[in-house]
Amino acid sequence: MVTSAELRRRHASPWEAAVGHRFVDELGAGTVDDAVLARYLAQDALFLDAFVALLGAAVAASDRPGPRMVVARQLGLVAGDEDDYFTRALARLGVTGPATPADPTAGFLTLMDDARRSADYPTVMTVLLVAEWLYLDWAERLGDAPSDWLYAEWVELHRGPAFAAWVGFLRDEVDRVGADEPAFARAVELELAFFEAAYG
Ligand SMILES: Cc1ncc(CN)c(N)n1
Repeated sequence: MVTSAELRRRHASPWEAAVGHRFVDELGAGTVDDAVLARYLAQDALFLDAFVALLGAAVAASDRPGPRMVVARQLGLVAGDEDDYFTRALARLGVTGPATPADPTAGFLTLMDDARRSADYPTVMTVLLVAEWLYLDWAERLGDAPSDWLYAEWVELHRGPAFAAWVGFLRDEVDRVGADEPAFARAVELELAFFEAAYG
């Protein structure tokens, strides 16, 4: 069975391109153009909805009570603190209505909806793993977050002991139940395209 560590090695090229993307550097410096940040967050609000549904699928599909509870707790955080961040950030950036999905967003929605409908726990957990692990990776590579809450909160939502433990749990689960490598590869590719699309 292929491990999460091996999958990351096998897909290191798009993974490194994503975590080293210009968007991440600008996030760390607090210098993302407002139009770029607005485009990114409007697309990510669409991502968030499908992501919450995917967390729900993991809750439903888990083969053990302990992991089910861990995912359920995280679902509560995403639907709480993270959703609250989106409400405030989109308002500050003047984003009023829902966006039309750009290609990488549409790709992610398909990947997540297909995984959710499959109700296949290894596939669901593999997609969650990439989405969370890749974000932890870029966030941990940044130094002190900018003082502006718009940047600081987005960075801090994706690092720190609790988020690192969540990603550790996802890795342990994928290593326990087995990964879906095509889903892993597609998710990494989409993460890179998602950052790229923010620049229009
Ligand atoms: C596209 C994307 N990928 C991952 C994450 C982190 N959950 C996110 N907010 N957006």
